[in-house]
Amino acid sequence: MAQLLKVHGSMNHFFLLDQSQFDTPLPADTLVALTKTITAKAGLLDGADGLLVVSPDDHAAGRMTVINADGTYAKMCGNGLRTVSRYLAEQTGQKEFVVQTAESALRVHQSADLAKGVPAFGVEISPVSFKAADLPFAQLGHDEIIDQVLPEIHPSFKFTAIAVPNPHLIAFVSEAELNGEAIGEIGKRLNAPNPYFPEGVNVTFAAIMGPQTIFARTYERGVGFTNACGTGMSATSLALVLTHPEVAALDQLITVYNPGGKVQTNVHQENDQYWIELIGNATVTHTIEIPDASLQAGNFDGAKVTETGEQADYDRFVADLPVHGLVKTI
Ligand SMILES: N[C@@H](CCC[C@H](N)C(=O)O)C(=O)O
Repeated sequence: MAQLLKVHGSMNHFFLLDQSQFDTPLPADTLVALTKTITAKAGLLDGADGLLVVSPDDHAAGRMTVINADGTYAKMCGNGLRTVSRYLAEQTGQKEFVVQTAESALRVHQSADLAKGVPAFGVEISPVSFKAADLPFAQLGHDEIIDQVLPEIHPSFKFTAIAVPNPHLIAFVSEAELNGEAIGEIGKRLNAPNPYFPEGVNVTFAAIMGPQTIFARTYERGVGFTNACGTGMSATSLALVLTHPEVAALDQLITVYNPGGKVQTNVHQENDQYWIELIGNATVTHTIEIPDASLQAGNFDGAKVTETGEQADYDRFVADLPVHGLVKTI
């Protein structure tokens, strides 16, 4: 039997699979087939937003590979990295270490619990780029997009485009617009074949709730609406610092509420490079035993699921948040 975990960061749900439990790691096509099967709404435990694959690495505590629900690979996942950090911390006994991701080795550390039974980790989000080639985007008349109206995308919203290194398009909007049609319409359009973001883009709308406080909602590339996007909230925090200096600054905690809960971010600049610290929950909701043969066949036949009980603590934490319910949890 093999083990799989169901985990979440701000209710951005994933399955986590450790390749080191197999004599021969599962090949890429099996992982993609498995991801599509188990993350579908009719899949295992009502599905998830993606699969986090943990593998051994010679220079880090482990390596994280992210597969979106539609089977595409993502360069990074902030909420996922927190849960992988917790997993590796429990495996290795370390509280502070480095995790290898698709483009870079990122620093992570255990943080104080957010509430009773709600463990938390802080993770580095980097590298940051505004360059058209790094997102990529085209045919929008700009080499970088920072606080720009883009008539090709929307007549009035001002957008900022940031790769961290996965691509994000961000607009600060009113609270009413968080629940409006525009975010889904733009998200769907830019993640279907289109001339502007040929590889798709994660679209985040955020409302400014007060000093250093925002509410963010994301339509994710390769997934659709999610309860939260860690890299999206990190990129949005950087956009906030750059475009709204009256409410946020470098090296100060920013509170980011989202449909699934709350995280904190801290935007830093070192040697002309930005990086963001993302701090939030790393919750394990279920452990799952699956016959090896099912995993090899890309399905979950014969899966035995055990609840950990952590979700009840997380639900209590969320119920106490002051802006819980501004956008419905999925
Ligand atoms: N939910 C993630 C981001 C996952 C990847 C994204 N869908 C992409 O393709 O870039 C996060 O927490 O950062």
